Amino acid sequence: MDWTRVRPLGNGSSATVSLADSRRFGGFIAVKSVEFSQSKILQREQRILSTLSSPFVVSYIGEDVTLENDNKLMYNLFMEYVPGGTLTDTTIRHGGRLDESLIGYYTRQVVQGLEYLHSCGLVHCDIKGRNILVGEDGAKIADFGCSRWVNQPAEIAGTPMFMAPEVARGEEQGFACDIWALGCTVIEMATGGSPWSNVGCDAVGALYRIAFSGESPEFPSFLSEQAKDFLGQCLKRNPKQRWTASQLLKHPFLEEFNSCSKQIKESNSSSCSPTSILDRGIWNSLEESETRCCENENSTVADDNRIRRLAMCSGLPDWTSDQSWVTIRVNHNYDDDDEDKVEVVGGSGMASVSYNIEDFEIPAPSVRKELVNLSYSNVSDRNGRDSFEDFKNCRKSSVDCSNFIFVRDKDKLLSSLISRC
Ligand SMILES: Nc1ncnc2c1ncn2[C@@H]1O[C@H](COP(=O)(O)OP(=O)(O)OP(=O)(O)O)[C@@H](O)[C@H]1O
Repeated sequence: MDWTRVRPLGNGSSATVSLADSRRFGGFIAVKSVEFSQSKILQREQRILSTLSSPFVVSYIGEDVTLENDNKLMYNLFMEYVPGGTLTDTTIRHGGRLDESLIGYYTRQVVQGLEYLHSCGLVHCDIKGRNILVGEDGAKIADFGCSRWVNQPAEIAGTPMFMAPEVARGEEQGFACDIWALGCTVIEMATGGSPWSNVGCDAVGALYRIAFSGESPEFPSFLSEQAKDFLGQCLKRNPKQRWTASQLLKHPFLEEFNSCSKQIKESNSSSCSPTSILDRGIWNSLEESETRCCENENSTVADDNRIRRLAMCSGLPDWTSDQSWVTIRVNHNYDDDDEDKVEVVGGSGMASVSYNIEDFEIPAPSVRKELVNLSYSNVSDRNGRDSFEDFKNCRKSSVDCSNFIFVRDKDKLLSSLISRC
């Protein structure tokens, strides 16, 4: 092995990402690793990332397989190391809200990245602050674990709060869904919170609202009219009416920020230290979070920003934190009469188990309806309700929830699943 892990950078739902030192690649790189036996999703990401080349997309470096000290065979994906953390980290560092100039600066780069991806025929499917990395040159799109080639069939995937209505309804996931998610990400940068107000941690409730309410996320009132108009073009419920990435690049909101990008970049890079403890991400322990809050007590941010930051560090439910929740991706196996595979995807490992699927009559005949019979007691939705009951309730509407299952206690669930395998 001609590289060594230096420190963890983050745990996603599918893998662990570490900073590594590599003689072969001449310095620091980021390595995304997972046990080889569970590496199907990461290998798929490698196949996608290795075809891409853009300053607005994290660069692919290579891959290998290693036998580690604990005798585990690991699959590793090498990428360029982007030192500034994620856009969500950056927003937190700025007191939970970015200035409109900085929002415009980062948004322009994400849209340039999306224009490139879409020109390649790729839909990212999971645009959000946590999947945008911030480097010295600005924002880069990362995490292609949910991406799909637009003409190839694929399961619906992504993060519920950032899902476009047509995706939440299970209808389609084309380029326009990335534009909707971009609009949600702009709101995330402006407010430091969920694009949907008043949904708390109830992702299932949010999905119903996104799919069927006819509403779009509320635009932050303090944004300029240009920024609000930009949001309006991203957050049109009808995907056909949403602007494309190329159109958005010509929107006055982004054109204006293009001219002062350099200045913004310079002021930004001086305000965020790459050696900050925050670089380790917001999934660190609460103890560390409290340290972060204390460290910032002398900063000059306004009181309301400090309070916002404290709230995010307080251990109260944080909609952006994946710390204690994992998403289960359901892979339907239509060849088999009654058995499907459930892949449980967690930061510290993965397991899979077979379950029986039940078919229910659903009022809206056009929508595919399958409910998952989950009998584990420790599976629930984010409000603590019994998940199976909740899924049965899907019958009352026409939404297909089978891809969205939320598990409260990852470790319990994983051990329960592993004992079943
Ligand atoms: N190239 C990189 N440079 C620096 N940090 C990185 C890099 N890639 C990933 N990270 C860090 O690791 C975290 C997890 O990475 P990533 O989102 O790719 O993992 P994942 O398992 O696919 O996550 P998800 O839960 O979104 O599916 C990121 O949020 C980021 O903090």
